[in-house]
Amino acid sequence: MNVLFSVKDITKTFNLSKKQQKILKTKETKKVAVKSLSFDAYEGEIYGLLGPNGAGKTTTLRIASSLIKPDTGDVLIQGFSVVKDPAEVRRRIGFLTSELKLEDFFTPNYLFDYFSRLHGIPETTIKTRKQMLFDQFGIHPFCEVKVSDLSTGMKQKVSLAISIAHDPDIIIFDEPTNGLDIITAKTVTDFLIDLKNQGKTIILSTHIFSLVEKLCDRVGIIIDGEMVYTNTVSEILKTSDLETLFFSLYASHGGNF
Ligand SMILES: Nc1ncnc2c1ncn2[C@@H]1O[C@H](COP(=O)(O)OP(=O)(O)OP(=O)(O)O)[C@@H](O)[C@H]1O
Repeated sequence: MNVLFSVKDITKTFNLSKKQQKILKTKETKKVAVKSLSFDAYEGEIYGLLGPNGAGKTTTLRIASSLIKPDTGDVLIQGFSVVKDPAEVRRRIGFLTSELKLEDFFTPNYLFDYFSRLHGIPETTIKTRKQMLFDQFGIHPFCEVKVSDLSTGMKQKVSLAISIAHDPDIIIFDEPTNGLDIITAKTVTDFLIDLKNQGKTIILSTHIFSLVEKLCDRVGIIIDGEMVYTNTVSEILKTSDLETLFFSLYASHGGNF
């Protein structure tokens, strides 16, 4: 199997501000968000990163997307290093987070064209790709409506379309269905299946067990910044369910209930 996405022993420590220390109720001045974390995703699979809040999923995916640098370690995307070659990495990935903020003042039409041009996509390709993606997500009736006037679900669909405007081989989704109503969440999960059927490699983070069981080929479980378990979902489901497995791992790693 061809490894397209390889996380190699990454560690990331954040300095905590006084405000963060207060929120986290700690006197520590540093937080190790990710500790010597490694995993591989194979071509054409959906790999799920499962973990509770604060486990380090977002930090891992932000490093893999070249948004922040690891203290040590590296992530190789189709062989390109996020540390040494972030521009090559950005060409090859699409990154979507539920926290992505689209500028309120602009329209889906404008934003799609703008980000596509940043990727250097030819104008004719932008037009056909936009037609296809806006069709798929029902964006056409809203394509000239300002982002500020769109529903949360429509904003997420527009973000999704923009994140894959350049037709990347590898797509990284951080909590893709977070905060979405059940109908939009289904549109997004159906689309993930569609992308997999097109041969795309997908890495997604979530804390929703059913999403992993339904969508993912393999799963890695992260607790307190460490990868504590990884396996195929079909192997796990032969003897247990994901929720039971997760809570037994959580308990054995000192998790608080
Ligand atoms: N910029 C930052 N400064 C300080 N601490 C941070 C920063 N970003 C993340 N952290 C801390 O690192 C840890 C891991 O955070 P991260 O967002 O990666 O977790 P997560 O698994 O994605 O959780 P969630 O589902 O809540 O987003 C948390 O304790 C978080 O408070």
